[in-house]
Amino acid sequence: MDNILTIRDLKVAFQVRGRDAYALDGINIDIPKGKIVGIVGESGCGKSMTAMSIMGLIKSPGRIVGGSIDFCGNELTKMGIREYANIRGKDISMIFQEPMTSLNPVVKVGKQVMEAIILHEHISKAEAKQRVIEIFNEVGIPEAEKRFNSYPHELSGGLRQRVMIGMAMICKPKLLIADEPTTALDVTIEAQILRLMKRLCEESGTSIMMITHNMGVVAEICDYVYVMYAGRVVESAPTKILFNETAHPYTSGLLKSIPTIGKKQKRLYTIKGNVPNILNLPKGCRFADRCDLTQNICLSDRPKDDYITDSHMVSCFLHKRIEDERSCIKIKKYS
Ligand SMILES: Nc1ncnc2c1ncn2[C@@H]1O[C@H](COP(=O)(O)OP(=O)(O)OP(=O)(O)O)[C@@H](O)[C@H]1O
Repeated sequence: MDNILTIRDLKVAFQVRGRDAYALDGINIDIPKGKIVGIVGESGCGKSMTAMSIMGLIKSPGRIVGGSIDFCGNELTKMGIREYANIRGKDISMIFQEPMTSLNPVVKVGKQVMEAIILHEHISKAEAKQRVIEIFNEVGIPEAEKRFNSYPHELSGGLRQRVMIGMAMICKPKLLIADEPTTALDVTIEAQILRLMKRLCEESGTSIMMITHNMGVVAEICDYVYVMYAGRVVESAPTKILFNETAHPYTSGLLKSIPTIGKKQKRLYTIKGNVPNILNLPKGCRFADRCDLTQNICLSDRPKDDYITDSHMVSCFLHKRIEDERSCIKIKKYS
């Protein structure tokens, strides 16, 4: 399958007290053309750092210290500021959790979207305005012409997020990075926005990198999922396989933690403890002290990436042990 984005062995480090602390420690991610790829994990696992690396927006003292990010044949880690400015907002765009932080509160929303398109396409103001009204209609903003002249605070949270999606999609990007785009919205609006994103992706062939801590969102719209933990990808697979043939105890924990749907959302399970600080990572498996299935080897050695199938990767000793036990049983059975 054609990948629009290929990340290999990407490392991002912060210089803290004279030594490098790794926020990303050798991650591999593929985003196929026209597909929605979920990046999941708790707070502090490195999801935003991954997005910022792709956008070329890692802030000092953080820096990319290894690996590659190939975007349609362009190596992003080596790209200059000018080249990046041409790609950002046009071929790769991003939407954030809280649109109020991305929208200018004193500029009409229509004008802000217009400015985004004029920056990348040499078209007249009249043409740009027409395109903005078209995209507002496409993303389901009622009375698009009237809303063109609204200020951000005059719109509901759901409408503001639709404006942001319109702004991100107006140049028909090849890749849309969505960082927790529905977290600030209520459940009904969340479902509408997710459906909208899926439809736009299907219609325009845009790939989406959906960053979320919510496995429910993943189940709803993602084709593939990468589960991140403490700066590493610990499991990746097509969504159905990840849900039905879960191989990593951390993924199981996330799946068990999905809150029940309804007004009184209940969390039936919580993974004990917290994500370790990147300054103080455990020697062995980074999840070992939170895992219910920890073995001695998990405390001393780092698990490697194992491929159960071409598209299902897991980084866990337990899986290896289960596989070995399975092959022993098979050997006994047939000998
Ligand atoms: N300026 C910094 N100095 C040192 N460490 C940092 C800095 N910024 C981020 N980190 C660390 O990098 C790691 C990854 O952070 P990141 O923001 O990518 O996590 P995340 O999974 O996106 O979390 P969230 O869901 O809360 O946004 C965290 O351990 C964080 O503490």
